[in-house]
Amino acid sequence: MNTFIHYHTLDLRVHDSPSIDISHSPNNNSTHFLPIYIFDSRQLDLSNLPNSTIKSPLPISNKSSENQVKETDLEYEPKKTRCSPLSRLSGFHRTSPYRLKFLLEAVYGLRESYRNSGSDLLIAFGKPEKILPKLIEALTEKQGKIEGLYAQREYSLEEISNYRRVQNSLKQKGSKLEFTFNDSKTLIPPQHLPFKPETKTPDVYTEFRKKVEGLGIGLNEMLLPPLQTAEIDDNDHLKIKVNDGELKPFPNINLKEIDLNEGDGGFVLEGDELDKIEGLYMKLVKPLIDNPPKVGGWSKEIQIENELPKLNNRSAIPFTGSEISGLQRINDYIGKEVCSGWKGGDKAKKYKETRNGLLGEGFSTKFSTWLSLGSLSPKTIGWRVGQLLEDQGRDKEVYKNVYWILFELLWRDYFQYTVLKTSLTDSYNNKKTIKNDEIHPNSSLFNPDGFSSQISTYPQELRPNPSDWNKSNLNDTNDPARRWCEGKTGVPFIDANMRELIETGWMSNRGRQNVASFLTKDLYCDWRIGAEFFEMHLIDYDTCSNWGNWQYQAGVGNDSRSSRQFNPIKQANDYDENNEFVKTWLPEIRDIDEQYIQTPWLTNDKSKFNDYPSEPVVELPSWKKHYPNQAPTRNRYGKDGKPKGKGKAKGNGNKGPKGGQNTNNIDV
Ligand SMILES: Cc1cc2nc3c(=O)[nH]c(=O)nc-3n(C[C@H](O)[C@H](O)[C@H](O)COP(=O)(O)OP(=O)(O)OC[C@H]3O[C@@H](n4cnc5c(N)ncnc54)[C@H](O)[C@@H]3O)c2cc1C
Repeated sequence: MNTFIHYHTLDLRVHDSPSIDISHSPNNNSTHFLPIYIFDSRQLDLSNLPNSTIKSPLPISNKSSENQVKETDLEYEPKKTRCSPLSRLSGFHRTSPYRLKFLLEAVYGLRESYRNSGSDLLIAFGKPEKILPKLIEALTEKQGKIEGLYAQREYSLEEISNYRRVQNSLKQKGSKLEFTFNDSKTLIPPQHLPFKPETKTPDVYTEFRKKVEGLGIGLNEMLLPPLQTAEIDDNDHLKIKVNDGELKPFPNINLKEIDLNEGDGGFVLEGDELDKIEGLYMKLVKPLIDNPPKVGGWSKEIQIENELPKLNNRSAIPFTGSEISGLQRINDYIGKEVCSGWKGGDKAKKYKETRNGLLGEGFSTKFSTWLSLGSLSPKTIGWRVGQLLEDQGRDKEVYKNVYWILFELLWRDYFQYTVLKTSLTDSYNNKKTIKNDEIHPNSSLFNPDGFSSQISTYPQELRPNPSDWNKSNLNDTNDPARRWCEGKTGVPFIDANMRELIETGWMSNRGRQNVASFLTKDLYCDWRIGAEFFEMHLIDYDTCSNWGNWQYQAGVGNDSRSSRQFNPIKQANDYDENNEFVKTWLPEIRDIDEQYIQTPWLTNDKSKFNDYPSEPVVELPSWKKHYPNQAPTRNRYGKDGKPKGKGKAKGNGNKGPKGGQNTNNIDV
């Protein structure tokens, strides 16, 4: 037996799979293919699973107090390391019940694809550095060989550290086996970039984009075809496709004979109850339900029943997590070639015009939800976009709209490569090292002053000073940051977005920009509270995109020109012209006088406020010119966010509660 192991991390798919491709190429000597996924106890509370000896990081648990975290247990001490199911600064859960559901759907979907193809997915729980070496040891014991240990290359520290821990542990056990990484995380793989991303990723996105787009003669050079390793069959099942037609068999291993449970090491999925997604979900969600976050709570739809939680019927993401659902979304949004021509794609053809929308599933692609877990590969999306563009010939309008999807996917690549460039540097000591077994606490991705601290060209006077920020006390129900989290700032456009996040695990890009600006520039709070809150809830949470975008909005990213301050009243006027979005998510103020829905504190009649705050947590002078009955400002901006006329938005000298963060904030 010669086993090819693929360790699935954030690549929960079988289509466009380099490992399936390589392991089934004619010169590969493997006889068996073993795909494995590990639920990591650093990310999820696994204490409620049968067989688990893992301690709960949560203060109250359904398990006995012996099984709870002790102060001395550094690994779970949330303040010192990100390697915990609780966040470092605010102690938020790192995963919400919705995110958990989406993850489980992706993992079980992956297993189904393997099973449809005559194989299986090994699902284990615990610490990868304990589980993988044990497994490898067991596989080699009876003169078996390991052809290779494969995984997707990641760019964020926690993921890199995970691989390093496994590698170290293998070394300690005397194994010479090393990871082979594939570069399928990004649309443009690192080797195809015209610069070394680890040192030369430009500090400004536009420069990055221009360099990437200048790769060659347009799309053909930029968009490479995905690997044809799976296809959807006539019964809507995803099946693996390999050269000679047969997927190499799953190795014959008796998991019961392998003691994965070394210390609090790990264990595998056993028993009918856990074999079903609902069974595992109930076990994993219980600690979350028993310990709802003190700030904001969980969606009202989340209850423990013997089924997965229903999605809110107002949700912009009526989707399930899983590769097949992602692939179907591509078919729906971008369309595909069929014998009679191109089928579908109407949404993509309007993408640039609609992408700033707030309600419904069609205004933007929603691909981020599947991209975050690797259930869709960016290459697959890019390739399909290229095909649609080719099909549409020279139609300029279509080109402008459809091409913009690539423009946005390049933003995603940009954040991955920026993190690669900056995060491996200890921003305080400027050493290009991180310890092998933990996240470097000084990684600038998680530091208050962010990437800006590492960029020599970032003007000193624009650098934020974290010591000036307002201190937050999230235990105080009146604390501005807490009111922000809970959607109770009294500014409806902000609150509606935050309620949508809690209720569905989703928020539009327009919403994310606005609420981030509000927390950091209007309330002048530490941006990391927002980043951690998003991490807890967003079902499309991606370390690089989330923390990178938060830095960008907070003005601590690497681009000193990014210090824009969104004016929530103006934004509401521009993007929620009919107040539909606010009325959807804030039913309590639905009945107040229509003209005051975005500025309820201005109405004299407070009788229809229900529990909604009668005064906003902050009111900035720059908002006033956008109040009702002021000179008309509605729709001065087009749906693409650009001014309709020639004039640009002018700086308004907003100072914010503490005198303003940057001197050049622009009001948008
Ligand atoms: C404060 C803040 C936090 C964010 N956190 C995340 C996050 O955790 N995960 C995440 O995927 N995106 C994040 N974004 C980026 C962006 O909001 C989402 O990618 C986008 O809203 C996802 O919706 P969509 O797939 O319909 O996007 P579309 O508009 O359809 O865009 C297509 C794809 O391009 C990529 N993309 C678009 N905008 C961005 C961007 N600004 N940065 C990086 N990639 C982008 C996404 O992969 C997206 O799926 C964040 C943005 C902000 C302002």
